[in-house]
Amino acid sequence: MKTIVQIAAELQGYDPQALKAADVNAFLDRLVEPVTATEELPLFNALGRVLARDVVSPISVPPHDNSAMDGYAFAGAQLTKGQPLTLRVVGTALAGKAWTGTVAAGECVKIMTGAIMPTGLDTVVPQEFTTSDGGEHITIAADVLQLGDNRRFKGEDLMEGGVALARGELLTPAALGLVASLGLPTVTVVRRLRVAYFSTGDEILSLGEAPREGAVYDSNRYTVFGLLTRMGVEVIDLGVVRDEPALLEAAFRQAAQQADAIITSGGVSVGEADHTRTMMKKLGDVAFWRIAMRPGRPMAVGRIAGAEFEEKTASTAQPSSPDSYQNNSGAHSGAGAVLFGLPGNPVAVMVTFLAFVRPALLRMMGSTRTAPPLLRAISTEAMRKKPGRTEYQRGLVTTAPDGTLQVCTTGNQGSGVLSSMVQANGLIVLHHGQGNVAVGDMVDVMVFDGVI
Ligand SMILES: Nc1nc2c(c(=O)[nH]1)N[C@H]1C(S)=C(S)[C@@H](COP(=O)(O)OP(=O)(O)OC[C@H]3O[C@@H](n4cnc5c(N)ncnc54)[C@H](O)[C@@H]3O)O[C@H]1N2
Ligand code: MOO
Repeated sequence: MKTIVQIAAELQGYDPQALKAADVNAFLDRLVEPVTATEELPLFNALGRVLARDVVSPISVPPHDNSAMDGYAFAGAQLTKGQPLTLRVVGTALAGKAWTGTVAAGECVKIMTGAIMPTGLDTVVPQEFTTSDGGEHITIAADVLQLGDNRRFKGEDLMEGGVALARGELLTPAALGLVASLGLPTVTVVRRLRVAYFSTGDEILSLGEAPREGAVYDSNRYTVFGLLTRMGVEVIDLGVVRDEPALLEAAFRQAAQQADAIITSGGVSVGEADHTRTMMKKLGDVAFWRIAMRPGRPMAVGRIAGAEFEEKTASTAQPSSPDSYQNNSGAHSGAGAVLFGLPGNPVAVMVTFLAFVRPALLRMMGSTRTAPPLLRAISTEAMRKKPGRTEYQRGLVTTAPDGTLQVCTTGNQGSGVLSSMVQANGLIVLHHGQGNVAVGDMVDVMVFDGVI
């Protein structure tokens, strides 16, 4: 486990007061480590989990050469260019009931999709390409197929003894199906990551509290809850924590005992009344950054200690606000937790989560696919952009009638404006060195449809 100072020394040109967005990912890659504990789960319970071990195929899939069509199997060498071919039907091969006889030249076997290819035959003509004489013979029209057509090979999906799915792969619906196709009822996955989160600030109201002047309702806990839940992590909601040292200390300690990672929002800038920064410093090894980006400039990152504290279980944890709830299963190792101290502004929370926290949590979850893919789309509007910082604009990606991807922004880009985030399906990423964007320029978009 490396300290903040050690990681900083490894990164060329590391400047906590003017960090580039790309350097944040490089830093977090060094800070976080994959969880090592594993569990074996039945397939129906494993959706969205990360494989802890390679899945080695105990069988070949498909187990035999078989037909991809309902039709007639024959030896394809008999096909002649420009000529129809007439064959005598000598039997039928059904899926699950093979034809075991021999097939001579000039003969074929009626075959169903999935049925084992009779010995010596290599080609299947779909039924609709043939005519029947009403008796034993069928005729294949000229030039409708080639030798080898419509035959599926043994093991063309998976070969016995081969790695069907590598450790670190996410168990998607397709992956569940693949494991099931091998006849395996269970998989070994990395245990679920536990992430605790709370909002800070005296002006933050919990839902259920009466509105008061200067105060705003806590939205960050709800976006963070949603973002985490979509990732399949176990969430530990610690509510809204007022800006008082004793309350902050209790929240951080509880979080570090129970969770692998802690996400806070607010209190990481230079405001006067902020005890949050002080408490992060007191309880952990934490870096405070100003990132050259917009939104999401201030951020705190590090580790909050937990080892010296007694382990607690869920039953002793107290919800700290009227609408908070607990959801965890058993105690954490107590070795402390990675801290992501996000800025308070609601859109800055989402942007820093998507750009930095999500890839880092995926890495902790054991996933080997952590970087969000960027798509290229044509900008339908001009955007002002200063080189020297990364900007994330809320964008709506659509497919133009000619099939190209295009993107426009979704309105007010203020870092507290959630309505434009709701209308967006991605973040337009204007990179560090990039300048103004003209109508028709290509831009990168981090699409989050289906992700959040
Ligand atoms: N002198 C400077 N001032 C500020 C800087 C700076 O670099 N120098 N950075 C600005 C930026 S950028 C941001 S972002 C904010 C971040 O400040 P904090 O992380 O300390 O956050 P707060 O001041 O507590 O809150 C900022 C803003 O967000 C609202 N907020 C906070 N928590 C929630 C919540 N749970 N739900 C909804 N809204 C929330 C809060 O009311 C404030 O409006 O600092 C700038 N200032
Ligand atoms: O982090 Mo701030 O959101 O750039 O306003």
